Amino acid sequence: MTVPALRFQQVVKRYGAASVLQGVDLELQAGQCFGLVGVNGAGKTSLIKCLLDFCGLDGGAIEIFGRPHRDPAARVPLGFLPERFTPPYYLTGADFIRYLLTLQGLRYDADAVAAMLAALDLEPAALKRTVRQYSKGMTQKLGLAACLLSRKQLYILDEPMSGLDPKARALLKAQLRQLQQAGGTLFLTSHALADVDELCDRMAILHDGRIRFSGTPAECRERYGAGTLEQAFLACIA
Ligand SMILES: Nc1ncnc2c1ncn2[C@@H]1O[C@H](COP(=O)(O)OP(=O)(O)OP(=O)(O)O)[C@@H](O)[C@H]1O
Repeated sequence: MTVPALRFQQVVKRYGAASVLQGVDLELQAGQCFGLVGVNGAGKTSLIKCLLDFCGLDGGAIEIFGRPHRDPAARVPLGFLPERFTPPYYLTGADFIRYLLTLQGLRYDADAVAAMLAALDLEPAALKRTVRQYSKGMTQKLGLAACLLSRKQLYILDEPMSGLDPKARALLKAQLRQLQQAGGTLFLTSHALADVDELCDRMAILHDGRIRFSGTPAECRERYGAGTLEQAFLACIA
């Protein structure tokens, strides 16, 4: 049997008295695009923070390609785009990308950067401007570009479509499909269920601290007798 890219086993997370994750089980196979959905405050970002060891677990275990998530080496194959992405405002776009690539021991390849910016519809002139002059969508595109240029095996993307215009969303989806076709694995959260339906091989619905559904988007629609994933989601959390 191949080792899953990610395995969450009975993950429990509490903030004080509030129990946010109450025994989450999930598995993601290498090469899949997996979408995690849930209402605001369901605990999606908390699960990602646990995975990245930004916060401790109150129970359960997480493995990344078969290794315990707390082992720093286990996280080397991960690329991460946070939900509220805020690069230092005084850096130029190029400085920011260079900084992130340097941290990962990669060199700044101007051609690869230009190609990635074009793929995400971020104007090349943005590289010379400081981040304080960026719009919200431009900032998101910069974060996505820096993340996707890191050439990782597994990308953890917390609401990657956030703030993107329709053209950029379509371009990003094409980019993510390309990454997957090249053997990459994707774990993303999204409130845009049509995007999840279109993009993801598998998905899970997190509600009241537990996984209420896990399977393919088609299975989700079928399980709840719904025409759209949105209707299925509403039926699932009712
Ligand atoms: N550091 C923290 N301290 C206390 N409570 C927290 C903390 N971080 C998150 N929470 C709480 O945990 C719950 C889950 O939050 P989380 O950000 O994981 O949800 P989410 O599913 O990502 O939400 P959204 O879709 O709005 O981004 C919320 O009730 C939130 O208030």
